[in-house]
Amino acid sequence: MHFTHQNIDEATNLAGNGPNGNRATTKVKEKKRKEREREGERNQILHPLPSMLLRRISTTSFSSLTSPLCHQKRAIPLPNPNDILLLPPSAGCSGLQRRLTFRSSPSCSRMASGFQRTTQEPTARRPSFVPLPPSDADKAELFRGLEAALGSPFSSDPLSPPPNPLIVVISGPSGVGKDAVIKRLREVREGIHFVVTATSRAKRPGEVDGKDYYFVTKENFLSMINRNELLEYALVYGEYKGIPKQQIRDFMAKGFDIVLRVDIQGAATLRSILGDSAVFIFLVAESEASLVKRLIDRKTETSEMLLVRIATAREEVRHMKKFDYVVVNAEGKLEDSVKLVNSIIDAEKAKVRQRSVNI
Ligand SMILES: Nc1ncnc2c1ncn2[C@@H]1O[C@H](COP(=O)(O)OP(=O)(O)OP(=O)(O)O)[C@@H](O)[C@H]1O
Repeated sequence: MHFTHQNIDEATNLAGNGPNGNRATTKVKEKKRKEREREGERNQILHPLPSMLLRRISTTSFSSLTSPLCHQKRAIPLPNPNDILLLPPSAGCSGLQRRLTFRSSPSCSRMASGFQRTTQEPTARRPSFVPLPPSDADKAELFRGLEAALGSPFSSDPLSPPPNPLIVVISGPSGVGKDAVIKRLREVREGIHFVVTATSRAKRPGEVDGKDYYFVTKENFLSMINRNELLEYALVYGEYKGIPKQQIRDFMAKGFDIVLRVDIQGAATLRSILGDSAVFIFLVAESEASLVKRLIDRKTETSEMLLVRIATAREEVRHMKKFDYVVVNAEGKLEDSVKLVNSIIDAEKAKVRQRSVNI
């Protein structure tokens, strides 16, 4: 028996008057409830809620051009990409949801009409169709067609923000090749500023004041400390060495990456000041024997000085694990070491979560 609202009511009345009145009433109510449920399901299929419609359009707006429009079980015919219908910005929704809807198939027109109900688009401002150029069209034409379809021009602005300027701390035992690596790095890489360290030690042959170091007297160095002008300083083998703060600030403000060259003690102090905001690279020789030969070949230290440096180097190698990277500067392989340092800086610049320094 097919129930209508009228005969349900009649049956309900009859049952209420008959001998099995209560049971009959329950049966009729149950049928009525099921009928309402079925009715509800049909409405759900035919008239998706506006919020569901919006979600489907937004989650499938791009893939819809090549794949089925909706992820729902009830198959909706694939719309022709040329049938993209553009709604004007005044339509009242946001972004793609406002602009993309489809015509042609019954399901698509249902979606479109659902959209119109949602946005109450006035008839006078009915949208016009903008056909997409075919994919083998002229590049410029296709570009403009895609812009028109999406409703906004394609921006040439960078999609990722520019990387932050870095502070790169290069450290390692005496004689390992810190100066040699940095000198070559400055030749092969642009946009880096090597901080000229202030030192109280005497100039070595070939060194230039203001280029290799700022050579200052011990008295001048002590007054720099008093004026809090140094990021870090230390007394190394009886001589002061320190990093002028202002120089770092000035060059970072211009977008330069900063390279600092410090001994192991200096690196430990900088780590406590800068934490993870800077990159710490430990330069090491391939072996202790190789390091000793390199120091002897340099001919800049007396035997006693060599002894102290080599004994210190033994201790310093243990600090390697506190660094972010280790670069082996092997005998005759200076170029490889420089390449690796260069790659480390490149990788740091490509990080999603950039280091950010504040000094
Ligand atoms: N890969 C390498 N192969 C051979 N010799 C090298 C290499 N790297 C550096 N040297 C040489 O080793 C010596 C020490 O290098 P450098 O002066 O750069 O060391 P450093 O770490 O800056 O030392 P210090 O901390 O004592 O100033 C120099 O004579 C340098 O030319």
